[in-house]
This record gives sequence, C-alpha cells and structure tokens, in this order.
Amino acid sequence: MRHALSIEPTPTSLPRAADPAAPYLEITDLWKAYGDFVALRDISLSIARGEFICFLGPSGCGKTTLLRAVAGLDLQSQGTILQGGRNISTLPASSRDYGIVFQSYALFPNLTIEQNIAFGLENTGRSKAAVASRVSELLETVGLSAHGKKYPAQLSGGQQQRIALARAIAISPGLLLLDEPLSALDAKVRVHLRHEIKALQRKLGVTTIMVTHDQEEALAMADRIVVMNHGIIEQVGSPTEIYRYPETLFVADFIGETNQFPARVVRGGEVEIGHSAFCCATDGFAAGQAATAVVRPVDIIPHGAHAHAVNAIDRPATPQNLIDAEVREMEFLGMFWRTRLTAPRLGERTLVADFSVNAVRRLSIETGGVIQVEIPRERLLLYPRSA
Ligand SMILES: Nc1ncnc2c1ncn2[C@@H]1O[C@H](COP(=O)(O)OP(=O)(O)OP(=O)(O)O)[C@@H](O)[C@H]1O
Repeated sequence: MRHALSIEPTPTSLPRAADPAAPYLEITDLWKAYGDFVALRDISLSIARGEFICFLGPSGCGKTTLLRAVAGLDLQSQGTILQGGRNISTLPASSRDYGIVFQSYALFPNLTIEQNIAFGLENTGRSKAAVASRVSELLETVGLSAHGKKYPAQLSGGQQQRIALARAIAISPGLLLLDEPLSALDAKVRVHLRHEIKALQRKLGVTTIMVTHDQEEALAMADRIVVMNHGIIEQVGSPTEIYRYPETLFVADFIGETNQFPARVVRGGEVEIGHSAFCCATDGFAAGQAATAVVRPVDIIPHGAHAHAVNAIDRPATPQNLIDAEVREMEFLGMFWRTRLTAPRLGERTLVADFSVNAVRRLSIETGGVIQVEIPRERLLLYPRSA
C-alpha cells in the first residue's frame, strides 16, 4: 500500500535547468488524509506552462484539497509537487510562486483599491513610484482605472473579484490559482467575467488552475479539465474530449446531460437496449456482457416520417438505429426544444431528446405526434455495468 499517511519530508531541490518540453507543474502520487478519511488518492498530473486547467467535480470530491496542496496551504500526506523543476512539496506557502483568488474576494476592507493591489508589491524591493506605476497598469488591465481611490465596499462583486485578480497577478507569479472565483457572482456577471479571466490568462500566458463545480464554466474556460470524484481523477482531457469521449459513466453523467439505458452486448458492434438491437462501438466488451448505454439528448437526430425509405433525402447513417417514437412532452427552452419521447423499441423508458427550433418547425414535431429519431452509432456510448 502506498498511502502511508504521514508527511514525507521531501528535500527541496534547486530548480532544474529549464526544459521547455518539461511540464511546468508536476504532481506525482499525491495522497491526502484527514485522520482515517482519504481525501486525495494517488493523484498524478502534469500541467504544461501556460495551460489553463480546471479541477472539476461534485462537492467533496477533493478539488479544493488538491489546490491547497499546490498552494502549500494544506500539506499533502504523501507525494511530490514540482513547479518549474523545483521540488516545492514541503515549502511553506510564503515561499511558493503563485497568486491566488478565492471565492470570497478577500480584499482588505479598510484599504483603498490601489492599496489592496499594492499590498503584495510593497515588500518586493520596488520603489514607491514603481509600485504606483504597476498598480495603475494592473487597474487598467482589469478595466477599473477609475476606481483606484474607492474602498472595496463601494464596488460590485464582479468588480471586487477583478481587483482580487489584479492583486493575484501583481507580482507576475508563475502560477495563478483560482478557487471558485466566480461562484459568488450572479449569472450574468459570471459569464462576462469568465471571458475576461480567460482573455487575461491568454494575454499573460500564466499557468492557471481553477477549481469549479460548474461544468459549463470548465468547458468554456479550460484548455484541459481534470474531472475528480471521491478523491481520484476520473479523466483528464480537453473540453471536447471530456464531453465527446467520457471515459467513465461518472464523467458522462457529470458533464452534460445523458439518457441512460440498461443494455447487453449482443455481439461485436451490436447492443441490445429494451426490445431490440442497436449498432454501436463495443470495444472492450464481451458478447453477453451487461452495460449501461448512454446517449446525450442533444445527439439524437430527428428525421422525417419516412426516413426509412430507400430514396429518402434524410436517410439515417445507421438505419438500424432509427426508431419510431411518440412525442409525449415538449418544453421550449429558448435555444431549443426539450422533448420526452417513448419508443416501443426502447421498452418502458423515456428518451429525452433536444431538437433545434428549426428542426421542430421543418418536421412539424408536436406533442402527441409520431416521429422517427436516430440514435447515431458513434454517439451511443457503453459503460460496464455489474449484472
Ligand atoms: N480539514 C479537514 N478535516 C477533515 N476533512 C476535511 C477537511 N478538509 C476537507 N475535508 C474533507 O475532504 C473532502 C474533500 O474536500 P474538498 O474541500 O477538497 O472538496 P471540494 O471538492 O473542494 O468540495 P466543495 O466544492 O464542496 O468545496 C471532503 O469530504 C471534506 O469533507
């Protein structure tokens, strides 16, 4: 067993000669326990210089614990962390090279905005004039030049968070850590600030880790997402990889929406759902194996009533995956229609499908109507299920 639950004294080494191909942050075999409870279990992760990484997962999965280990705010029980080739595993937070932004803006209420930003700069040996010039540059960077003389309470939540960001990047840290920085803001400000943070990160090229439980935020902002669950990493990948090719049922379910059906592999390339067989990739599954079949509502393709006909214009790519379905409910969600369908071939279960406004109009889809829908072969995913 690797998880000896004590802090391993790891010597702090001098930085290695910079190798541009080497990861900027390298976490290896990291464990964290609180008493008997293991919060992080054998985490290994490499982050490239300049990457924007999101730690994403449900409450309690360990994402904040991992961020705090990187920051030196909570030491890991075991494992190593290298930053820029330097072993920082046991360095105190004050000796590490990062700026951090928390969910609660954590600005000093009795200091002006300028003084808040200047705070971390004043002990860096800069002259007063250099500090003032850097502060005004940072205020301009976050678009709040007119507010330098105000106090935090005189700014909105979104503005305060931009100041917290300016303060975090003031000393040009090697690493920017963002702990749910947008969670306390209302939806509109959150979406706006998302773009600002991403643009700023790109401009500065600073390696960034953001903790979030908001999948949309992670998909919109991250170069790569680290999906966590119960103290382990379930998958690391780009937003499209995570969304399109979830490696586990947990990831499929946590990112985006899913229909899930109990299924059984019939033979290579074919799976039985409800009362009939559908085509899908069955790599790694044996004939007869129980599985959970997953398809996203947005991936279901509506077809005209006669899509089966040999000369039909919108003939499906996989005719075997075309099913007759009755529209039980329709809900207009602004950008699309969410429908609930029943289909004899799927048995008792309801299939949720999202159709564009155009498709609904073009195919005259309405509640009570019978349509044909295709479950595309490449969008039907299988995960192991205990029988
Ligand atoms: N100081 C502590 N003592 C004991 N258990 C802790 C401590 N800090 C965290 N934990 C536990 O470790 C687990 C991971 O906590 P962590 O804060 O990392 O989760 P999280 O993924 O960031 O969740 P959230 O989104 O709710 O903040 C949780 O079960 C939590 O209860």
